[in-house]
Amino acid sequence: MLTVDDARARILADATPLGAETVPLGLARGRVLARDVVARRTQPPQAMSAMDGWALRSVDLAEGHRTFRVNGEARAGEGFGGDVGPGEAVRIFTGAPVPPGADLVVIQEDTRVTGHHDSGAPAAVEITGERADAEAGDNIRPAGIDFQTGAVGLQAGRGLEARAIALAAAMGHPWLPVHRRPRVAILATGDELARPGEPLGPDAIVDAVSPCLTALFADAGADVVDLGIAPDARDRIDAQIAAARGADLLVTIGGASVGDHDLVQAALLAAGAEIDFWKIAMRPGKPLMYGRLSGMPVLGLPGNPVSAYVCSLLFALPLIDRLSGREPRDAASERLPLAAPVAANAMRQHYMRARLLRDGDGAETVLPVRDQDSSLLSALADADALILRRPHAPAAEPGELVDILRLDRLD
Ligand SMILES: Nc1nc2c(c(=O)[nH]1)N[C@H]1C(S)=C(S)[C@@H](COP(=O)(O)OP(=O)(O)OC[C@H]3O[C@@H](n4cnc5c(N)ncnc54)[C@H](O)[C@@H]3O)O[C@H]1N2
Ligand code: MOO
Repeated sequence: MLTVDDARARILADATPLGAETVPLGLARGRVLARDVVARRTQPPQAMSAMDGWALRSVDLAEGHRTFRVNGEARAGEGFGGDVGPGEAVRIFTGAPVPPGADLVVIQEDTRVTGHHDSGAPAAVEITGERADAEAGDNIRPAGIDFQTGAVGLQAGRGLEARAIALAAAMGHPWLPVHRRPRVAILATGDELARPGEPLGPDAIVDAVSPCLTALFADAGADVVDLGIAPDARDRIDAQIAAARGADLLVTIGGASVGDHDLVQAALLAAGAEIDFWKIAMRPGKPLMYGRLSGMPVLGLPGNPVSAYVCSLLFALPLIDRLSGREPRDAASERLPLAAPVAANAMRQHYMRARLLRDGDGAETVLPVRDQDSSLLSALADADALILRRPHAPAAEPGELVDILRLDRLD
């Protein structure tokens, strides 16, 4: 049987990022750039003051001048308009262009206005602070110090968080080229299934997996199309598979195993799908199936809810990442000591549901839940982590280190 790693590699091998579309900045959060973002402008466009104070010439200070004639004002959005000459100062505010001639801003806390015009505007200013260390450039942001026209600010493949959006905006881009969001169709199968809240017969259970996958996939950036529940009848499954056309990924739930009513694979084959693999060395999740239908990847998940969930974490989410233009997430593991013994593992890589315990010193240990049945949603909801047991791993005692995956980092 195929290993988990090989299955992941096969699924990702022929998946490529979807094409580009243009979205306004306000909708760009979480998307992935399809092309580099190049600055359309220089920032700051000219030298700007970083402080409120007085713009003057450093050479005057070096020559011992302490009192300056005030010849105007520069504010953010409106420069002074003239030059600063010897013995002159311009009142300046944070974000204002530094007038030509001035090469230094003295902060206002180090000064005192010593004379006023009739209008009340300052006429003279004295430097009161110790300015021995004043240097040309003090409190001035040079033109282009942030970025210059033509600079690549953000590279293709970059995920767009708030700070990347800020840079793109500052570079003069009201909209951005991003990879299209994957359209993911979900199809549940099974005569026994009903929607949450629907009246249930004695043989029925609620389709808990579709809402679970919808949440997982939407959070990963997919546009989810829920195709509903197909009963275990070929014509109905055929019809719903046909309805998936146009999606970028079809995920089926259930009907993947070997029972007489497990019809999904036959329906896919009849629709022209090529099955790449079926069944992998994994627990839960053995009957996982992967193939392509007219170029669209198809993941056939086992119906047991825990199996469908774990398979989604390990295979569907990385595939959605790749289609979205993102680096496929890897289930990075860490090692923690066991809080209870675990038995030797058989040939399937086992993802055991487990709880993280914290002792008085804050040290963590990991406790496998008692019943690892893949139908148990309450145990899954209680779990904080999966213990990763490699094929044929020997039994392990409390205190021994095991690999774990934290669920809050995955889902
Ligand atoms: N003889 C064998 N029987 C089974 C094998 C096997 O190798 N030989 N594999 C077992 C394993 S492992 C799994 S996992 C399941 C997978 O079965 P299917 O994918 O065919 O799924 P179903 O039979 O349709 O359902 C299994 C189970 O899950 C419930 N289910 C299905 N869909 C949903 C849903 N959307 N929400 C909630 N629960 C769902 C369904 O009622 C069944 O109880 O097969 C084993 N059998
Ligand atoms: O693989 Mo099944 O998913 O063990 O329950």
